[in-house]
Amino acid sequence: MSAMPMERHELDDEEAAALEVLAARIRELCEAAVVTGTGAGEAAAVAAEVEALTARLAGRRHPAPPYAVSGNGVMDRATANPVTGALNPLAPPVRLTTGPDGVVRGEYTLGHLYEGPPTYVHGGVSAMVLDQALGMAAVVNGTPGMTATLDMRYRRPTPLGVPLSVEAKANRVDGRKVYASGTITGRDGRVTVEASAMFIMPTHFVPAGN
Ligand SMILES: CCCCC/C=C\C/C=C\C/C=C\C/C=C\CCCC(=O)SCCNC(=O)CCNC(=O)[C@H](O)C(C)(C)COP(=O)(O)OP(=O)(O)OC[C@H]1O[C@@H](n2cnc3c(N)ncnc32)[C@H](O)[C@@H]1OP(=O)(O)O
Repeated sequence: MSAMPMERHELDDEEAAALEVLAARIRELCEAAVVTGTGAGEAAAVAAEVEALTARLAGRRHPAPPYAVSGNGVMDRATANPVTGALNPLAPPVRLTTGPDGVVRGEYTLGHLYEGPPTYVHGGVSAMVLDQALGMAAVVNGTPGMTATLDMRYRRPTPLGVPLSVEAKANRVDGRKVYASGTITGRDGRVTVEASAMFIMPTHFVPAGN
């Protein structure tokens, strides 16, 4: 049982657009924080300013992140998602689109914040991106579910700082279980990561009669 509240407030397009810009600026701040060459004194001064800005934002707060009012895509309304959420500064974000062929596709570039081995993407970050893409493929297939298994095969290092492609598709449904697979591909067209997953629709989400 989660300790977090379920209910979500809704953002109109104007609020969503402004908060999206805020998240983008905070993302830049995070990137700057890990590569800054500023001295200790300046770092302490900036920390005090950031603390004041946080207090300004937290002065009025909701119990949980919002949903956007508009959005036709699978995840458009879940703006705080850690992979695709435009309002989440921790999200790269990865823009995932779904085609009529049921394939979920996205292009994204990851910077220093996502580093694992020097100059390469952290394996857990690639797993997170693929979990999201495969999960969306399950939704697009009409069979959403919770990730039950996620199997990763890291074929070669995934580079930072260059465009990456992710693709995912649902392959098979067996009762409440849906199987999906996907890849991350580098700029040279070679697959760096393969993943397969099994999602299970929780019993309380199964439509009556199934
Ligand atoms: C994601 C929402 C799901 C709800 C759908 C609703 C709306 C969706 C809308 C939008 C979502 C949009 C996009 C999705 C994007 C991203 C995806 C990210 C998803 C996540 O980030 S999600 C977090 C990580 N995920 C968990 O936090 C799961 C924790 N877990 C559980 O919530 C339960 O564990 C559950 C529900 C998985 C199963 O529970 P259950 O009670 O329904 O299962 P039960 O025991 O009845 O087993 C039935 C049959 O599944 C087999 N089985 C069960 N569990 C297995 C396992 N792990 N591995 C292999 N086989 C397993 C049994 O062996 C049996 O097999 P058999 O029938 O052959 O005997």
